[in-house]
Amino acid sequence: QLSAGPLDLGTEVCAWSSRGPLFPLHNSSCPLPIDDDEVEDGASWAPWSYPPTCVEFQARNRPAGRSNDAVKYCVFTSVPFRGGHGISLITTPELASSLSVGLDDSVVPPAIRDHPASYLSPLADEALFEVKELPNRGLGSVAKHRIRQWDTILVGFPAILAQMDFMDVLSPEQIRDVLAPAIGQLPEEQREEILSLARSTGGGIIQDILQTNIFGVEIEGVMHMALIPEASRTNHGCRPNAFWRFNEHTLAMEMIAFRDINRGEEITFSYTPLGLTYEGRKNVLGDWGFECKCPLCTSSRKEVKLSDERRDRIHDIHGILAQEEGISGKKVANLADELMKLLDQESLWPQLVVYYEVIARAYMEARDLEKATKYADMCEKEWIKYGGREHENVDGVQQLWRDLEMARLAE
Ligand SMILES: C[S@@+](CC[C@H](N)C(=O)[O-])C[C@H]1O[C@@H](n2cnc3c(N)ncnc32)[C@H](O)[C@@H]1O
Repeated sequence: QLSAGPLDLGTEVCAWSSRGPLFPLHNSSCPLPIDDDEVEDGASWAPWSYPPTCVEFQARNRPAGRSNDAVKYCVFTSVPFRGGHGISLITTPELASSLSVGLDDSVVPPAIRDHPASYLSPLADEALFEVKELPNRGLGSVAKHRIRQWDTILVGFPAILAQMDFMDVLSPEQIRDVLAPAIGQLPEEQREEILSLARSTGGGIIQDILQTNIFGVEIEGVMHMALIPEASRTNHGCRPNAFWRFNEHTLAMEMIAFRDINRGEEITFSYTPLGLTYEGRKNVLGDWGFECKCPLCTSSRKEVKLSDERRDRIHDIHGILAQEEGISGKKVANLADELMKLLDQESLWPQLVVYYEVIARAYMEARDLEKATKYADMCEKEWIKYGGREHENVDGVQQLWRDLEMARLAE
């Protein structure tokens, strides 16, 4: 992801779609993109709090037939964003104009804005967790009360939102030139909170803080890094009890419990794809610059080996269910039972969404459409729980329903 080239932005006012990535809820057009040259010529920089600071670089990966134009990445800061916490974007003028539609706090639905886990809520002080020093893991988030499955633990918003490739395509000097105002223009409290965050890579302080703490989020299919300070004290767990989701329209990040969490228990989510074995996790986390000290990785060799065997078996069952031609209904049922037990032993319930679809398709292959329908239904319900009803993966389930309908017609 870090090596992805900059995007061709074309000439439209709303860069990403006629609606813009933060589709306007009240108005249908974005403000005109502005950069440092236009401001110098007298253009207003509203709705931003400061005139943009820009750096220019040669675009790679331009579509055939297009010249290798210079592209600008600029810093756009809004100080009043989300109750005065502030946000700095590092992006193109075109994308900033689209994103500006979501600056107003009123775009955040009341259910999220006024949730007690949101700092925008008047009840915000009653945090569900406290930040504490933990053995070998620095600071971490520990539940202050019992948290129920599907409870929202935290709602946060980015303080910095930057195109994922900016550290690759800009020179070291240019990186410094955009990071200094991106941090410096934020409200003091926010700035201090960012500067207190963990570091792990060495080198430039702000770059280190970003690399240690960012969330990778997608906005209209483009990867961005989001620094969300209030979510940055949550450590990685190989058997996590929480997950997070990001809404590109409201820029809200929600952290949600996917099982009951006891008082005093550490809250963790996975920094790696779920279900990897010890070596796989070690490689990914090595790139993050640390060795995992979660309860699973620090348990006995025997327990780690058993866990790896279960995870390998989950992987194998997936392969059989997804690929075996003419599989029998009985075999699907046996494998599905085994899979459910293994996922439970490994606390990998969030993967149910994936496996329910695989099982539904295996039952289609076995021509048991009743069971296939049951699993397709469970798959859809699970996606709604994890991603929310508006999530693209819920749309993805439609293909499964269409395939089931075709299978029914073919009977
Ligand atoms: C986003 S921060 C998490 C909060 C951090 N522990 C702190 O003190 O602010 C990521 C850093 O936390 C530490 N960390 C997170 N999960 C860990 C784990 N499972 N084992 C060891 N260290 C971990 C690593 O140093 C990592 O670079």
